[in-house]
Parts: sequence; structure tokens; C-alpha cells
Amino acid sequence: MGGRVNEDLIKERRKCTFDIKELTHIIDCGEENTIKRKQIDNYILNIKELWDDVPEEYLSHKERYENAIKKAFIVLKVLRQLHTGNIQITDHRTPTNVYSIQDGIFRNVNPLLIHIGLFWSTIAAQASTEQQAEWLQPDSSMIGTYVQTELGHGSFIRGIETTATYDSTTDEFILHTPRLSAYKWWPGGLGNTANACLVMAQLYINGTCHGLHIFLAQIRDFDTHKPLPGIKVGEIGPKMGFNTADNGFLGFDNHRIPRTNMLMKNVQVLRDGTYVKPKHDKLTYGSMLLTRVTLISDLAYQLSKAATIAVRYSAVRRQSPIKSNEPERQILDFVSQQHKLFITIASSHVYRVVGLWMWNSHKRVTADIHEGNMGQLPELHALACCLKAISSRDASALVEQCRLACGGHGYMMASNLPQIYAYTTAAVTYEGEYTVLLLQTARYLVKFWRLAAEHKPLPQNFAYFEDYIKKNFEQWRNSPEGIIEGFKAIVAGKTKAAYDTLQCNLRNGREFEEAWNMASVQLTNASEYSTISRNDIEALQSRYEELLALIRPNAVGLVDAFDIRDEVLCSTLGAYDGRVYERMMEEASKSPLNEDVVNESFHKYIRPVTMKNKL
Ligand SMILES: CCCCC/C=C\C/C=C\C/C=C\CC/C=C/C(=O)SCCNC(=O)CCNC(=O)[C@H](O)C(C)(C)COP(=O)(O)OP(=O)(O)OC[C@H]1O[C@@H](n2cnc3c(N)ncnc32)[C@H](O)[C@@H]1OP(=O)(O)O
Ligand SMILES: Cc1cc2nc3c(=O)[nH]c(=O)nc-3n(C[C@H](O)[C@H](O)[C@H](O)COP(=O)(O)OP(=O)(O)OC[C@H]3O[C@@H](n4cnc5c(N)ncnc54)[C@H](O)[C@@H]3O)c2cc1C
Repeated sequence: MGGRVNEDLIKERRKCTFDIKELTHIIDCGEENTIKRKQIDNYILNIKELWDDVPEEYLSHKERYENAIKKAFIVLKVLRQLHTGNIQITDHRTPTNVYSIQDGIFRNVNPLLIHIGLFWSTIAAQASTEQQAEWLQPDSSMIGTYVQTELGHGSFIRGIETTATYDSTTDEFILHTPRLSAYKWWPGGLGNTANACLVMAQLYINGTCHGLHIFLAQIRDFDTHKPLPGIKVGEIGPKMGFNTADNGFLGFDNHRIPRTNMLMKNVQVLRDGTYVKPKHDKLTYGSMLLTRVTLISDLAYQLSKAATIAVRYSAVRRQSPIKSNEPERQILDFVSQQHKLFITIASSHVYRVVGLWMWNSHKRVTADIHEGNMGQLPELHALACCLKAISSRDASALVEQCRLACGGHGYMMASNLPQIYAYTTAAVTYEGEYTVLLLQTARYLVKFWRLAAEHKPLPQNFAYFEDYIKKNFEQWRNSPEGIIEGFKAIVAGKTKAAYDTLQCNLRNGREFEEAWNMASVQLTNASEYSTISRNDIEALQSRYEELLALIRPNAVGLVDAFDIRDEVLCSTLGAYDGRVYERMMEEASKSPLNEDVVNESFHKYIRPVTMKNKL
């Protein structure tokens, strides 16, 4: 769409007091990354076949999938070319990697997301060198997915019922789905696309169960794509979002795979059925850990999209004067609106920084694990659980806040805010449900509180538990350091309260697991335990309002610095030029309900009733 940029946005950009490009480079972790990102954006976004004539909302469930899969294979081809050309496209140091461009191309989810993001990375992390040499070929026929969750079990993965029984007479595993609740359910790309999968199953050798292990299984013929004998596979149907993700179900009827299809980097089953244990029995859960870590950066990116849309719209939208004799104001001038939006911008930066820090920690801990040192794994797991849970839950709430901040127009699919919300809120559940993950972190904290309560030595990271017990916490200071101290006090106080409840339940004769369950609300809910006073809260509030006013002139600059192209933002409300109403009218004209001046339903259903007495 051509035409001038909205006048209010032009003025906002003139007001900006910092160098937008500099901030973009910081977000991208360096100017060279910005240049590379823009090259990839230009290359991919210029492929004409990736753009739809009809908005995807008007397509049927089946058409949506078919449209998405067409685009997915164009993108896959390009990714392969870029890899060959040695362009690093999946560098998670920047949230604006190739996944971000896909947000624009699919306006939903790439059905190959799990193939690209989880299938290959799990093989790379969990398969032996020989298996990797065989399976990680660039011209492989495999399109894979990650198959873990079942109809009956998602969170409690020890309860997974699919079995893999070793048959030493044929040197094979027999994959089997013993009952309906054991059907695999949810994996992305499984419904129609994948011909292979990594499946989590309980390993049985000579009648002994060795717990969950990962197996590579072909499920469809590479040539005809028909399900192999003994495989029942299909798609699970429409969802709140993720409707192009092709989530599927899968059952095995004594399906045989070679012994060498178990992923054997960390654990082995030998030809004679000997089981060689891993160095740490949770290494099998490594893919979940990695995805939880990468998700934090992805959520930062979703927040930057929502903030860009809502801030630009709020600069363009004028409604109500503040004083009755004045013209109507930009809604961005209302302090309550600033409060809704600026926190989203800030949270995006926070999650980006934390996501990067977690990514580097993951790299470091993985290198240690390769050297045989597992010491840092529990802490990384506890941090990943907590940060994934909190960032997904907060991001969903903030995206929804941005949507509401756009009033009625935020309810339009063409604003793209409903799709961003549906995508973001899914992350509260997948890769470990919110409460379940918080309880993992609580379990870790309670262990260290027990040490503190028993006056045993604590690692440096937990010295503040001892400070809390000795009442060594400083008086509240209204500064970043003071706020961090305050948070430490809250964690210590909350952990103590939960621990005390646990102890009380145990003293009353409860078993530990039952006592834990009874304390679980305390284990997940925060309270105020810091030394903050009423006066401090008032001071913090007024500083916060001062900051809103300081940020106000830079609001549009701050979201421009996220540097998200219109083709990726896909929003009538958030485009760079701010031509909101023109775009809304143009999108409305695409509605099939506007194709005929008089819809045929009028003649069939309306007219016979309204004209009944007059005919
Ligand atoms: C995907 C693309 C990648 C790119 C990313 C970019 C963008 C992402 C965008 C979109 C994503 C798109 C699609 C989404 C795809 C979704 C996929 C999935 O959802 S796959 C299925 C995920 N399922 C789960 O996460 C299940 C959750 N449950 C669990 O993880 C565990 O069962 C639980 C709850 C953590 C533990 O249960 P429990 O039965 O109590 O465990 P155990 O008794 O077996 O073990 C407890 C001890 O083990 C430690 N532990 C647990 N997990 C780990 C781990 N991962 N690493 C290290 N240690 C672990 C735990 O701390 C306990 O230790 P202690 O006994 O206390 O010492
Ligand atoms: C969009 C999407 C994509 C997905 N993609 C995949 C995929 O590619 N591959 C795959 O294998 N899976 C996938 N999943 C499945 C996903 O990982 C699971 O749905 C998720 O782990 C939650 O498990 P659940 O559904 O069993 O929830 P449940 O565990 O049944 O949760 C229901 C409720 O019970 C509570 N609860 C459960 N256990 C406890 C406990 N111990 N203590 C306290 N409360 C508890 C929860 O907090 C929640 O409130 C996907 C899911 C979604 C929504």
C-alpha cells in the first residue's frame, strides 16, 4: 500500500531522543547480526510464492494446512541453500532469527517447526556419532517430529505407557501402544507431514523396565507416504491456535524397529540385551530443557511484536480530549495507556537478556556434561523451569493487555493480536505445564532451604537463605540493588513458609508426597516478605510515573528499534506507516461476505420470513 506516513507517527519519530539503529544493534547483539538478519529477511520475504492472495482466516482447516505445507517446503529449501552458503541462520543469540520471519510467512505455525527445531536437535544431542553420521545427512528423506505426550500423560512423563520391548532373537525393539490412553497425542507435524519420529517409550529388556528412552521410528512410507503396517496415525483437529502445526496422534501395533534405532549417545542396549546406564538418568529429558531455554527468547520476540502494534496504533489513534476545550488526544497520552504498553516493551528486553544468558548457560553446562561433569544440570533445570513458566504466563498476559489496549480493533484478526495471543498462551502449557514447572523449581529451592534450616554449608548462590534466617537483610533501598535484595527476601520468605508447612504436614503424620501436595499452593504463590514499607511503595509508584513520562516521547522509537518488518508484523494496526484506517478498510474488502452485493442466503432464508405477510 502506497501513501504518506501518518502525521502523528512522523512527529513521534522526530521527538525520539536516542539513536534507533544503535538500539536495534544492541537487540541483535551487534551490527553485523543486524546486517545478516536483514539480508535473510530480504531474501526470504522477496519470494513471491510465500505470500497469500486470500487471508488465511478465510481458508478451511484443510486449506490452511495445505497452504502452510506448500510454504514450509519453500522455506525448507531456502534454509538448506542458506546453510550450504554458510549463512548461520539459527543463531539463538538473537531473537530475530529465521523463526521470526516464519511468523510473517505462516501468520501461524510452520508445520515443519518441530522437524527443524526439535527432531534434528534431539538427534544431534542424543544420538551416537555413528547414528548421527547415518541420520543427519543433508539429503535425508526423513521428515520427523518429537513424539512424547500421550492421551493419558503429558506432565507426568514417567507415566508414559508406550513400550519398546527388546527382542534379542531378531535384534529389534517392538514398539507398542497397549491401550487408548497410550496413544501419542499432540506432536507437531505428526498429523499429515512426518514420515519419521523420535518416540519416547518405556524400555523393557527381559521383563525389566528401564524407564523412558528415545527411539527413531519410521511411520510412513518414504515414497507413497502411506502409514506403515502397524501404524495408526492422523491429525487431532482444530485448536485455539497452532492450526497449521499439523498436531497428530499415533499408535503402534507391535511395530518393529532395529535395535540400533534407540538413541545411544548417553545410554546403550547391546546386542545381547545388556543395558548400559547413562551417567545421569535425566539426560533423556535434554530436548525439553533446551526448548524451555530457547522459548524465553521466542517469547521476548512475541512481546516485541505485540508492543510494536499497540504503541504505533496508540500514537495514531485519537480519541477523547483530556481537557474538554482541547482537541482529541493520541491515546498514547493517557498515562493508564502508557502503563499498559511500556511494561510490555520493558518485559521484552528483560526476557531477551535473560534468554540470551540462559542460552549461554546452557552452552556452558552442555560442554561440562560432555566432559562428564553433571554438577550444574540441576540448577540449569530449576532455572529453565521457572523462567519458562513465568515468561510464558507473563507474556500471554501482556499480549492480551496490548490487545485490549487497542480497543475493539484489537479484536480483529487483521490486527494480528489474537493470533499472537493464541500462539503465546500455548507456551504456558507445552514443554512443561506452568504449575508443574514451578513445582520443579520449588523442589530445588526447598532442598537448599532444608540445608539452611539445618545450618549446613550452602553454595554461594543460596547465601541469602542464611542471611534471611539470621535476619541479615538490609533495610529497603529504592534502587536496582535494593529491588534485588527485596526479591531475595521474598524468595527466602516464601520458601521458608512452604518448608514450614511441609514440616508441619509431616509432623502430623503425612507422607512426604502428600505433605508436598498440601503445601503446593504456597510453593507456587508469592507473598511479600521484604522489608519494604508503605512509604517505599509510594516512592516507587511516583518514580514509576516519572519514568512513564520520560519514556513517552521515545515510545515509538523504542518499538521501531525492534525493527520488525510489516510483512512479519501482519497487522493493520501496527504497520510502519500508521495508515490504520486505510488498511482496515482494505482488509475488510477481502471478506468473502463482501463478494456479492446481496448474499444468496437473503433469498433462501431472510426474504421468505420478512416478506411472508406481504407476498
Ligand atoms: C520446538 C522448536 C525449538 C525452537 C524453539 C523456538 C521457538 C519455540 C517456539 C515454538 C515451539 C513450538 C512448538 C511446541 C512444541 C512442544 C513440544 C512439547 O510440548 S514436547 C513435550 C514436553 N513435555 C513436557 O515438558 C513434560 C513435562 N514434565 C517433565 O518434564 C517431567 O516429568 C517433570 C515434571 C519435570 C518431572 O517429573 P517427575 O516425574 O517428578 O520426574 P522424575 O521423578 O522422573 O525426576 C525428578 C528429578 O529429575 C530432575 N529433572 C526433571 N527434568 C529434568 C531435566 N530436564 N533436566 C535435568 N533434571 C531434570 C528433577 O529436578 C528431579 O531431580 P531431584 O530428584 O530433585 O534431584
Ligand atoms: C500447542 C501444543 C503443542 C504441543 N506439541 C507437542 C509436541 O510437539 N510433542 C509432544 O510430545 N507434546 C506436545 N504437546 C503436549 C504438551 O507438552 C502437554 O500438553 C503439556 O506438557 C501438559 O501436559 P498435559 O496436557 O498432560 O497437562 P496436565 O498435566 O494434565 O495438566 C492439567 C492440570 O493438572 C495440573 N497438574 C498436573 N500434574 C500436576 C502436579 N504434579 N502437581 C500439580 N498440578 C498438576 C496442571 O497444573 C494443570 O492445571 C503440545 C501441546 C500443545 C498445547
